[in-house]
Amino acid sequence: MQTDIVFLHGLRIETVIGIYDWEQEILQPVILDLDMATDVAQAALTDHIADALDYKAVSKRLKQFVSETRFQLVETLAEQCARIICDEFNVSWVRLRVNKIGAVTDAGDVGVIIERVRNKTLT
Ligand SMILES: Nc1nc2c(c(=O)[nH]1)N=C([C@H](O)[C@@H](O)CO)CN2
Repeated sequence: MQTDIVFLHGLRIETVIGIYDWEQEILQPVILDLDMATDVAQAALTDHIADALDYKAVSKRLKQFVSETRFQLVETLAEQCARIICDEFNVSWVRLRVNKIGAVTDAGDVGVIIERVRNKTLT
C-alpha cells in the first residue's frame, strides 16, 4: 500500500512553555515539523483545494492553539497538537516534531518526536 504525505515543516510559534517559574512568565519559540498521512489522489484529480488536506489551514489552527497554551512540557504540547490534527483534519497518521530551540545551553535542537493515529470510532 502506498502512503502519501502532506508536510508542514519549520512552523515557528511563540508560546509559554517550560517547567521553571521564569519560563511561565515569558514567550519562547517552538518549531513544529509535521508529516501527515493522506491520500492525495482525489485532490490531484480535481485540482481543488476542497479535496486536499490544506496545510495552510493546519498551520493557522496550530498557530492559534499553540500561541494560547501554557504548558510545562513539550510532550503535552505535542500530544495535544497531534490530537487536533487527527481529529479536526481527519488525518489517519501524523508524525510531529516539537523543537524547543535554544532550550538547552550548547545544544541547538531539543524536543520530542511523536507519531499518532486517529482514534477509530466503532459503528
Ligand atoms: N522531556 C522533557 N525534558 C525537559 C523539558 C520538557 O518539556 N520535556 N523541559 C525542560 C525545561 O523547561 C527546559 O526546556 C528549560 O531549560 C527541561 N527538560
